[in-house]
Amino acid sequence: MEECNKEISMIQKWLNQHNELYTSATRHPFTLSIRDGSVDLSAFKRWLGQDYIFVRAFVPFVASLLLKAWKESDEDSDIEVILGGIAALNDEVSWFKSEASKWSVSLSTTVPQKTNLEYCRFLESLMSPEVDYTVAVTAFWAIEAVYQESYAHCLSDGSKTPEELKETCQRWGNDGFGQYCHTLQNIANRRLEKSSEDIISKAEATVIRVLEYEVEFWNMSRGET
Ligand SMILES: Cc1ncc(CN)c(N)n1
Repeated sequence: MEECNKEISMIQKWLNQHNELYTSATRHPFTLSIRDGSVDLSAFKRWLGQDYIFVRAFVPFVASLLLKAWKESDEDSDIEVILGGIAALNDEVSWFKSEASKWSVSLSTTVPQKTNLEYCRFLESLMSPEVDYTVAVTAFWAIEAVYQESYAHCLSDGSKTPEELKETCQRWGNDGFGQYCHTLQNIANRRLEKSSEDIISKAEATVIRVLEYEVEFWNMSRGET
């Protein structure tokens, strides 16, 4: 069997090793409640307001990644993939504004919660020129992949996602976004294959931190922090 001869990629290895944490991020009680239709709409609104703040900080992170790719990447096509990500984020910011108005969430008065501020600060630390492109692009993949997996699950067979939340799930759960995450994973794996032990262990620690932040981010929807 051909599959058996294939070497396991670095990211797949990490996903196996940190499966419990990855599952906590991608099968969180908040997104599972969307999937089974029991979601508390005030939790959804809290998530919406906080995520808008996060996305505004995510844009400069991706812009800094574009700069790293331009300086450090061995593949021209990486720039196009990241640029596509920035274009999608432009759309995402507009979507948040219209979605917030649909749900009567006031974005201008939403106060960022502690977890959100910490996650945004972590993103800012990754923007430093000292952070290697490989580490940053691997973090980018992890951040996008959590949303893709989480929201695709809300649309998969057997889901009872309320009609009014399907558009949100489609935004990250659609096949095109899935393909995009797959491309990011390939870029990260390609870079990791050529990296030193030091970069590989920094990238792994960064992925773990991203997954922990993503779990804490979903936790904010409970409104306890
Ligand atoms: C917290 C978080 N993580 C990831 C994504 C997907 N861009 C997001 N919008 N928000």
